[in-house]
Amino acid sequence: MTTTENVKKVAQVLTVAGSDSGAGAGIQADIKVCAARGVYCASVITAVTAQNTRGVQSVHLLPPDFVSEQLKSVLSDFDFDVVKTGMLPSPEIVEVLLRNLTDFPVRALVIDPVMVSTSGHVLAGSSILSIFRERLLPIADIITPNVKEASALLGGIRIQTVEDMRSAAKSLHAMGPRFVLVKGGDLPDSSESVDVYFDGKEFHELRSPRISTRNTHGTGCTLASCIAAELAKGSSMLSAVWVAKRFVDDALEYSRDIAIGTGMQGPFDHFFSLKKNPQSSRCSTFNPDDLFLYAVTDSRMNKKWNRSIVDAVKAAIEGGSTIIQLREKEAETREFLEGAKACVEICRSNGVSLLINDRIDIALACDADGVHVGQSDMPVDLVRSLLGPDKIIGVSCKTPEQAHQAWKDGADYIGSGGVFPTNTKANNRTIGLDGLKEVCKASKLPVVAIGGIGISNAESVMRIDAPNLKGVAVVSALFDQVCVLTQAKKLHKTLKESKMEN
Ligand SMILES: Cc1ncc(COP(=O)(O)OP(=O)(O)O)c(N)n1
Ligand SMILES: Cc1nc(C(=O)O)sc1CCOP(=O)(O)O
Ligand SMILES: [Mg+2]
Repeated sequence: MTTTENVKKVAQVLTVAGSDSGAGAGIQADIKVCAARGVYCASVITAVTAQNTRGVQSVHLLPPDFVSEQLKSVLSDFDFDVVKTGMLPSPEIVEVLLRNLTDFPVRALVIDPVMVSTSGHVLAGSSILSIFRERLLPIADIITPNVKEASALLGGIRIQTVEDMRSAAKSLHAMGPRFVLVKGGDLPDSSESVDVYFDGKEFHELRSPRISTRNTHGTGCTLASCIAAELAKGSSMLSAVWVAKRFVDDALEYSRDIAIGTGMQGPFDHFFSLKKNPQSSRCSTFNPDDLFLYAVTDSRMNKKWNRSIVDAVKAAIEGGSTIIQLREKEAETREFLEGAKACVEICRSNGVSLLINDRIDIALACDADGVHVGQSDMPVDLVRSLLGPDKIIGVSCKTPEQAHQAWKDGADYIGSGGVFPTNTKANNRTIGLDGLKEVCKASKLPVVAIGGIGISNAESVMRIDAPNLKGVAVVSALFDQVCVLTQAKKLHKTLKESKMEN
C-alpha cells in the first residue's frame, strides 16, 4: 500500500488492439514502443492473430463480453493518460469500447483505424465503417489512417497525391476528430515519406526520406502508440506526432538490415536506442542536412531589439532555419531554463532540433535535442556519457587535430570558425576559408561554418570544395536585425541558390 505523499506519477497508456504472434505489430509493438519511450502500457486484447513475417494465417476474435471484462478491469483501476486503439475487428467490440469509455472517461483517445495488415489480410471489414464514422471518430483526439484506411472511411475515394491526402484529412476532420494524420507511406513513386497533419485550420506536411528495408511490419501501430506515449508525457499533439515519426524513421534505419523470420515483412527493433554504439553508425534524430541554416540566438541582441527568445526562435524557424542553438551567455539560469522549455516545445512542433550552448544542465532539464560545446567547455566524451547516445553533440574546432579528436570522442558535427572576423564573440581567432577547408578535410563528421557569415558572403563559404560542409551558423545576420523573419528567408534563399550551383 502506498501513501499519497510518496507516490510518483507514471505516464500510462492503454492499448486496445489485436495480438500479433510474430510480435512485430499489434499489442506487442504497442507495449514495446511505450516501454522504449518510458511510458507504462496496459493492454486489452480484441483478437488473437496467428501471423508471422510471411503474413496472417488466421484470426480469432475474442468475445465482446470478454473484451468488456478486460476494459473494466484496467479502466476501473489504472489512471490512464491516453487510450490508443488498434485492431477493432467487429462493430460489437467497438460498441463495448464505447460503453466502457462512457463509464470511465479518458483524457485522450488515439485511434489507429487498422483495417488491413501489411501483407493484405483484412483485419476489420467494412462492417465497422459506420460505427467508426458515426460514433468513434467524433470522440477521437487524433486518428492516424494510412491512405487505404482514409479512403475506406471516406467511401472509397481515390487518394494518390499529397493534394488528395490534404482533402482527405479535411473531410475526415469534419467527422469529428480534433486532429487528423493521414500517413502517406503507401503513396506510389516517392523518394520521400510524406504524412499530412491537419488541426482543423492548418496543414503540416511531415516529410522524411523513404527508408528502403523489408523490416516495416508494425510501423502504423508503432507510430500511433508513440504518439500516445508522448501525449501521456504531456506533449502537444504536433510535437507528439513529429517525435513519433522520427522514432519510426530511426527504428527503421537502425533495423534496415536485421533478419528476423523468412518472409517479406520483417519486424524492426524498438529498442535501438539501447544498442547504439556512439563510435559507429549512430542513428540519432540527427540529420546532417539540418546544419544547412543554423540559427544561434544571442541574449544581448534579443535585449537590444526588445525580442523574447521565443519570438526570436519562432521567426528564425518560420524563415527557414533548419536547426536552432540557444546561446544565452548572459541569461540567469532560471530564466534560461523557462525560455529553453518554451523553445523546445516550439521546435518540436516544427520538426526542428534545438541545441543548448555550453549548458549541459539546461539541456538535460529541458530535454533539448542536444548541446554545442567548445574546446574549453566540458569534453565531448564526458558530455556523451551524460546525455546518452540519442542526443546531438556539436563541438567547435579550429584545427585538423581538434576535428580528428571530435570524431574519436563521439561528436555528431563540427562547428568551424571564425571563417570571417566577427563582433559577436570577443577575441575569436579567424581561420579563414582555408582554415575551414582544412578542418573539413581532416574529419568524417559533417561541418557547419561559423563567424562573420551573412547574406553577402554565404555563397563563398558554400562554394569551398568540401562535401561534408553542410551549411552556415549565424548569429548577427539573423538576430542583430530589425526583422529576423525577413533576414532568415533571404539567407535561406542565398544558401539554396549556392547549393544548386555546386
Ligand atoms: C555551431 C557553432 N559553432 C561554434 C560555436 C562556438 O562554440 P564555443 O567555441 O564553445 O564558443 P561559445 O559559443 O561558447 O562562445 C557555436 N556556439 N556554435
Ligand atoms: C559563437 C561563435 N563561435 C565562433 C567560432 O569561431 O567558433 S564565431 C561565433 C560568433 C558568430 O556570430 P556572427 O554570426 O554574428 O558572426
Ligand atoms: Mg562554449
